[in-house]
Amino acid sequence: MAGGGVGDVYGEDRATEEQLITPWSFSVASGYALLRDPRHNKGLAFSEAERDAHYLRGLLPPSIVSQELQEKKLMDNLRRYTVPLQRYIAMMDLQERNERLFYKLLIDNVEELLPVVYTPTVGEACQKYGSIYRRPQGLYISLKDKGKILEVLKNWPERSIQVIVVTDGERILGLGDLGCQGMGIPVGKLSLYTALGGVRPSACLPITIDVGTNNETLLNDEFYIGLKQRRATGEEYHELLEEFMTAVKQNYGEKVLTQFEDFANHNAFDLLAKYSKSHLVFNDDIQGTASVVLAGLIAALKVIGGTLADHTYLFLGAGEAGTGIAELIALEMSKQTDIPIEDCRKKVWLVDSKGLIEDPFKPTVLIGTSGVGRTFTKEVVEAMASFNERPIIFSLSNPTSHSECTAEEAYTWSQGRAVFASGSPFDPVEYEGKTYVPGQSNNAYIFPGFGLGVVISGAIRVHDDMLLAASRALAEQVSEDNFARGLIFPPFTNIRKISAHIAAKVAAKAYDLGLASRLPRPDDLVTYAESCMYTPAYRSYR
Ligand SMILES: NC(=O)C1=CN([C@@H]2O[C@H](COP(=O)(O)OP(=O)(O)OC[C@H]3O[C@@H](n4cnc5c(N)ncnc54)[C@H](OP(=O)(O)O)[C@@H]3O)[C@@H](O)[C@H]2O)C=CC1
Ligand SMILES: CC(=O)C(=O)O
Ligand SMILES: [Mg+2]
Repeated sequence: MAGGGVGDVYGEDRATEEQLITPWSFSVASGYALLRDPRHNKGLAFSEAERDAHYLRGLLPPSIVSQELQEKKLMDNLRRYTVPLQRYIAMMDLQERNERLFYKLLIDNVEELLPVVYTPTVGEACQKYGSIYRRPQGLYISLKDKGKILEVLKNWPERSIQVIVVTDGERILGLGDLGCQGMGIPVGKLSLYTALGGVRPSACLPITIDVGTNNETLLNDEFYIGLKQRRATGEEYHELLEEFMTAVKQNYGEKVLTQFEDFANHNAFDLLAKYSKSHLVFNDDIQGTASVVLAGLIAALKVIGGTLADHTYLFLGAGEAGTGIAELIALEMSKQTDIPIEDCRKKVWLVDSKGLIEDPFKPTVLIGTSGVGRTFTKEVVEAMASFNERPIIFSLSNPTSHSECTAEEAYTWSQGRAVFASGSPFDPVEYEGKTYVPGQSNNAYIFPGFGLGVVISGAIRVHDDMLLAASRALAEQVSEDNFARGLIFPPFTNIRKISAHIAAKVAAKAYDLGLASRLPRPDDLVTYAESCMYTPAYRSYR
């Protein structure tokens, strides 16, 4: 994997021999085309010499502006928008216009821009995707492409793909079936792979598989961009997915990581079970979420004491996220104690809408993975606070409107005693003269570094021990200073350093398990991971 500074004019984006012969032609852009090529465009940052060398004279106003000044101007402009969706659209426009500047903004202003390109705003963007649609992003594979999926993959302008994020749009965040408009999610997740994990953008491929939608609003929406039919199911669905997975391996080899994202429960587990044996696959909602929540728990226990086995866990929601987390907690507990996993599972309870507080036991940890907002009512939080000095309460459902409770509710109803984290971000809360900073327990902490670790080691399969390694690596990154401020997750401002550590631990585990194909094993995996990370600074095109 090439780093951001490696290579000459077009570096790692240079066409390979294979690319030059099929099925489209690759040309080094110059002049007007260069300004319209988001991967290489630098806008007013082109120097005098570059303007001469690349036929840009007259196509730009005379001023030469640094990338830093461009960033300042764009951040000023973004902050003038008061509507989050306007900021999202502005960021997508930038990504389409000047990719390096997009990533520079995202990396340098990660805490401010994560809620724009990711949850919660990406949820609204997916709901309105048809109306705000301007230019295609990612690759669309629909039922119409049956029998031709390999050809469709070959239409994508990049050959050397390392990470695919694929959705069929049936469970977008907690917003349900958004069909083809779920594309915002793979696009957003992959922008985090690059910004947070340093996987170069040209190696990332967002894909939406359109098998129809059962969302009546979208079916009746004249601006809907997908197939206007109800979802294909059963054999028809599985045949399309099988063709897709086969084509991925055929086109990109066995070392491309395919991340399943926001599939509905009834397909997610089956797809993971089926393809984890033959492909390098990872389900972010089941496995990435599990890894981040386990990290949060390991860190929380440093604050409130006890071991994983000392606690009792109650989940509201027994789906992908809930059961994925529950199983990883039991696995880690079993490894820590040598207690058989079957017995560890007895410490973990999963319930649905049928009841919570009337249950005949007293959980110390309450985790919301229901997708339904405001289900942790005042009574629920007060009950948790009545039998725990420091109740752990995680409201993981996204976007913000679907969070089981708000940060303010968690802190005020527990008189400031809750150790709280949520899937979507909440602002700090003032309660009785003290400031409480909620953590964001979102798989975005894990998948970018996890994916980087898989890529740099050339891992050929994902193993649960790699998820545990990622959890421990993330928990280790919570500093004493973070703990002192009440944080159980480190700030996203340090995420690239954190991702390098996660990547190193994941890669190390892949090597230890004999799953890594990239040899020899680097001596210092953290340094190696850092050296592989894409950086968004402009290159000199001379
Ligand atoms: N923070 C993070 O990083 C992540 C957060 N999530 C969020 O978690 C939520 C759930 O996702 P996922 O697990 O994939 O979804 P699933 O559909 O797989 O699971 C949802 C679960 O919640 C249960 N449920 C539904 N309604 C209620 C209710 N009113 N009261 C109690 N339980 C209910 C469902 O039960 P039944 O089957 O009976 O309907 C099911 O067990 C989403 O909002 C998603 O955004 C997901 C992944 C990562
Ligand atoms: C965060 C995430 O993956 C989800 O809410 O689905
Ligand atoms: Mg998801």
